[in-house]
Amino acid sequence: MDGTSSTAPPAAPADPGAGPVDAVAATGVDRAFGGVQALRDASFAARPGEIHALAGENGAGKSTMIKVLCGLIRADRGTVEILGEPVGRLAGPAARQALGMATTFQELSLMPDLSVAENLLLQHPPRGRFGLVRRRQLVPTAHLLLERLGAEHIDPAATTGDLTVAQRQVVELVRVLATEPRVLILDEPTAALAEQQVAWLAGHMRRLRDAGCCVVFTSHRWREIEALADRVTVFRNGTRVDTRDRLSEAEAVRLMSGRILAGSYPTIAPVEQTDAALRVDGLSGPTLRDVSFELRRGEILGIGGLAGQGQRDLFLTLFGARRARAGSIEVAGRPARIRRPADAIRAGIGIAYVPEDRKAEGLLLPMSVRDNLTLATLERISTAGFVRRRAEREAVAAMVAQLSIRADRPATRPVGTLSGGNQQKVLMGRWLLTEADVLLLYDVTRGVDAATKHDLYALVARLAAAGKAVLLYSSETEEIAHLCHRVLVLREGRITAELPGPVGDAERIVAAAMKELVPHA
Ligand SMILES: Nc1ncnc2c1ncn2[C@@H]1O[C@H](COP(=O)(O)OP(=O)(O)OP(=O)(O)O)[C@@H](O)[C@H]1O
Repeated sequence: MDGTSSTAPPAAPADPGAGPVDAVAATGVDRAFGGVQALRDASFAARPGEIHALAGENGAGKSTMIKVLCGLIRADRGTVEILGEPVGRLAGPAARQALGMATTFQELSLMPDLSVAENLLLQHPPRGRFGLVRRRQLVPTAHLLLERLGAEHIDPAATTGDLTVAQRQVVELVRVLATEPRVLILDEPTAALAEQQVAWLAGHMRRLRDAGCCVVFTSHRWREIEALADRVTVFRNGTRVDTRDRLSEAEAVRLMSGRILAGSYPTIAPVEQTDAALRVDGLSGPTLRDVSFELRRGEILGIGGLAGQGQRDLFLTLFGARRARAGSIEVAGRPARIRRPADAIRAGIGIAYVPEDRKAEGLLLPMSVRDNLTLATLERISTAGFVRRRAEREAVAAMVAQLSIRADRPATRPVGTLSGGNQQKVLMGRWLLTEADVLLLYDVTRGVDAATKHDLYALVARLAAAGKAVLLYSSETEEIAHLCHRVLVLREGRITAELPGPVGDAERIVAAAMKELVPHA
């Protein structure tokens, strides 16, 4: 869509179908989960030598289509062909992998207790004579692999569970890229990545495409689709709406949701209140160095910078999930001792943290949407230890409506059966229900569709206008540039610049992040 579409083979029909040129083709696929019809007469086709984006709202059926294509789940009806082979002959994922198909899913598949090297080489470990695995070769072999694919900054000896979500995603990607696939399918590969890592992945996707590989990916970031995709297929309500080689964002949103959005970002009301909701003085920790700032009521303060400069630690420390080595925190003018999350949530302090990793840090997947939403507010909706069901029902219904969470029967529906973006919204809803005064929003629009992002931006602006203090980090720097009254740039754990907002142009934040260290005023 950036003019590179000429590299995709021309002359094929625009509609999916069983054309011989297709590398993957699904036709007339139905798939239900219990009472939920995830796919309905859905078709999708992509060719060798093209990058094909699969776009759609949260819950539109993209992941389900990908799982059908790669053999992880079976279609109730319909046909699938991979590289010209009818899928009947390629029962499970292994047979498709043998043909050269590689897939990453939204759920990371790495084993957290194993090292990066073990995860990378699990399937094909280096072997010596007699076929014995050469354990001592694991780390050097993995290092070479990481280096070859431009990810040498990741330590192959590290325990995978100790890596950040972004680093784990890079390892997951290295694992599939290393197979030099003929069909590469990536379900939201960039949701966890920062800008530099996205550029790294884009390079690999283009390289594979140019070598004739069929690359399919999903994303909720239109900029990426525009820059990378030769064609886009839009899904809505479990079925294909259209396939195009050119599509504007506004048109895409209309096709995906039936909505016409007026501008992407809301206007931010000026900060009128002067009292500090949060004052941080000299905070230091393993990755933080002498961080001091004030966050006022009604203010949205952005934390910008390149990936991994201490942003996550700052949020976790303020929430009590990481210990600070030095420094102090004041909430509403009073010193606050926050040693664990329970201290942060306590009445009188009221700090809520909405994390990026909804699975590891947030949701209890087998529990219902209702119970996940009310987990942090049980006290407020209980009397003498009994949950007041009516109050609970009302609070849940209001939050489901406010965030457009797509979940029928929230009281019984396990949150793990919602689409990824809807899970993220449940997590956001949980903390909004606490009515905390200070909101630590860490990459909250990750994996959320365009129309809902728009709603979340408006919600954040409304919360601030109502006097909440918001600290905001996003792996999409553009969000920080447009949504914040002020932006602090972190570099190597230190605040190195302060930009008045809205900054508008994300490049200015990136430029400030790359500049030499300057003393913070
Ligand atoms: N295992 C499951 N059990 C029950 N329902 C499911 C299951 N997997 C998916 N669904 C439902 O199927 C529908 C389609 O989900 P899917 O994950 O394919 O959407 P998606 O387009 O990938 O969304 P997102 O952008 O949020 O990842 C959703 O309503 C979802 O709740």
